Amino acid sequence: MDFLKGHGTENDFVILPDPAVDIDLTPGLVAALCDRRAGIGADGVLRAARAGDLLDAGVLDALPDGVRREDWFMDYRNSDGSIAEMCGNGVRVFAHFLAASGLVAGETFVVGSRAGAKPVRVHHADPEAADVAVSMGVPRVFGTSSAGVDGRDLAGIAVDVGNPHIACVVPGLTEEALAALDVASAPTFDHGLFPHGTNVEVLTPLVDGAVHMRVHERGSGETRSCGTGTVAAAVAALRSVGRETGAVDVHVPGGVVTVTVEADGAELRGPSRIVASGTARLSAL
Ligand SMILES: N[C@@H](CCC[C@H](N)C(=O)O)C(=O)O
Repeated sequence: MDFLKGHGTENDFVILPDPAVDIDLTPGLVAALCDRRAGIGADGVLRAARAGDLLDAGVLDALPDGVRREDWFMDYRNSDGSIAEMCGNGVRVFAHFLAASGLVAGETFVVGSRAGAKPVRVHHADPEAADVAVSMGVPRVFGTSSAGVDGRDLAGIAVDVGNPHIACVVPGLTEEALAALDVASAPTFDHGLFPHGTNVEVLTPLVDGAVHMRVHERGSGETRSCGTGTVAAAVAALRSVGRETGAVDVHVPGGVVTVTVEADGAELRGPSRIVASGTARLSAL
């Protein structure tokens, strides 16, 4: 099985080009591919096929909002094999893959996701590196809540970015104190508000248009970046200073992305790298 390996600010993915939808992408296969010792290693898998072909193969029940049959569709899976509605860094890396492989023409096109059509602009792409912006839609704040992280109860806002998040701005938290927190252990959260689980972001207060963030992702554990999480974090950071819109540089352990929140939607922009391609030996996984 052919694969590529890429990352967006070190949120890393196995990319599986599967235009004929031949791969039986079971949770077990996804987990085996993502295993960092016995597999290729990644936070998630991005299967690439056209939306119409995934529909015909029964992978999708229906075409999500705005997605056309001919659109390339990011069939995203977390490293534990679970399916998530959306992955912001995944879309950036997926768009890089499409552009670098010549599967799309032009710098603007749509990537299909379970959370709907995501317009992208590829500002630059060569086979190894790209700079990609994704229109993420309007983040929906649906409550206030708290998350238990490293023995602390952190207040946050619940944000739907296609997938669920609780983004916690911690007053007085320094970059150093954030780095020392245990974000790897599974955080606690309100299962009533988040019946399907949630991603949890912890961030420093907004200073000079920037925050520092760490994340524990549903289905993947702590990762070095989460694109949808950075959007939720930017919304929380702006709200914490009484604003609804603005641009925020979100520093994550794997780099920095820029999130611009406007009344009509948020944009996520940042780098992508494709670092390898090869053949996975399924019988050895
Ligand atoms: N890393 C992603 C988010 C992936 C999905 C998430 N773990 C979930 O289950 O919702 C991103 O860049 O947004």
